[in-house]
Amino acid sequence: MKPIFIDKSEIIKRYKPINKYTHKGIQGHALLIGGSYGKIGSVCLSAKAALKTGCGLVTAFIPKCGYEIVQISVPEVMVLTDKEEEFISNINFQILPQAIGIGPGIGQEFSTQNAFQKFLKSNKIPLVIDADALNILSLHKSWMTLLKPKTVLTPHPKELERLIGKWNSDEEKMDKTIAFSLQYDLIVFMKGAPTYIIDGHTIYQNTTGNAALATAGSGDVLTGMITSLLAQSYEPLNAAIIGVYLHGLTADIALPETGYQSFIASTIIDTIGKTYLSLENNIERQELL
Ligand SMILES: NC(=O)C1=CN([C@@H]2O[C@H](COP(=O)(O)OP(=O)(O)OC[C@H]3O[C@@H](n4cnc5c(N)ncnc54)[C@H](OP(=O)(O)O)[C@@H]3O)[C@@H](O)[C@H]2O)[C@@H](O)CC1
Ligand SMILES: Nc1ncnc2c1ncn2[C@@H]1O[C@H](COP(=O)(O)OP(=O)(O)O)[C@@H](O)[C@H]1O
Ligand SMILES: [Mg+2]
Repeated sequence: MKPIFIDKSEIIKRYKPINKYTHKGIQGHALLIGGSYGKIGSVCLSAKAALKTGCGLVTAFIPKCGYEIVQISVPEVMVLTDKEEEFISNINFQILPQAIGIGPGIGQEFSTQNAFQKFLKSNKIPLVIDADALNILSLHKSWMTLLKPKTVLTPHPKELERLIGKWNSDEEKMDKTIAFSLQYDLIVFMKGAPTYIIDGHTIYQNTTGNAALATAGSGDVLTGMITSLLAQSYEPLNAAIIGVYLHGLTADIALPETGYQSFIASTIIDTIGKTYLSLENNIERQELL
């Protein structure tokens, strides 16, 4: 099966420019659930990336120990805390977000596993699952049936292997991921260089990004960006496609200034603005033709 390349033209046909009369209440509310002692930074990155990708409101649900860290490092983000200090034990919120991203830094404590299962049983909100939430799913494969159709999963190669088992070739890796996506009707990433997005039999191959992205937290940022787009009413596949394209493009735009080595996950967040501007310049140029 030939992949569809995620390039400028694929993005332009999916991208919705900002409505002049929008306000934060209709611009989408994203909820990021994650973090544990020593890994609160991952949620700071996801939540800040969600804001910088354009949703109107962002809330982070974290263990108590992260309260001041998130409030001080990203004051625009609202914070809800678990009753536990160091990990999440019960996912309980009274807000109504339009999208949820779960997993960055969440760890695999036994009570976090139970909280995740309880959450999946009741959740009806569009969802992105990443990092340790994927690892928890790998420990309990029967919970996969709790996922709503078109839930977005963003594994890196090791997380993917935990979900679908080992492969002996790139072709087998692709075939197994397609079978997994079809079995549960999920949108499944194969992160890497390049990143693929699998939606059943349809394969999308990203064309942006470079080795500068090989840095801690760059996946946590991607989760925040996709969750933000989902909260802004993009369909899950479109949120995944636009998210991965913009994420990669930040690295292509920033590289001449940072080089590979000094590019960090926060550089992705800092470059989202220029990335949107370059996309909009392309759209304007196309309209003039
Ligand atoms: N600041 C924070 O708070 C941060 C918090 N974080 C949080 O930490 C938690 C653990 O996440 P994690 O991804 O580091 O651990 P884990 O799932 O064991 O995978 C690591 C192993 O996977 C492999 N591997 C990875 N990529 C690969 C590739 N492209 N290509 C090939 N292999 C690849 C590689 O295996 P190896 O090659 O060594 O066998 C590597 O050793 C998670 O919740 C996350 O959100 C992080 O986001 C960092 C910033
Ligand atoms: N060499 C590379 N070229 C292009 N993209 C890369 C490269 N290395 C990593 N990436 C991208 O960086 C991100 C890393 O995600 P992940 O491993 O989940 O990071 P973390 O868990 O530390 O946040 C993925 O989107 C991946 O595609
Ligand atoms: Mg990750």
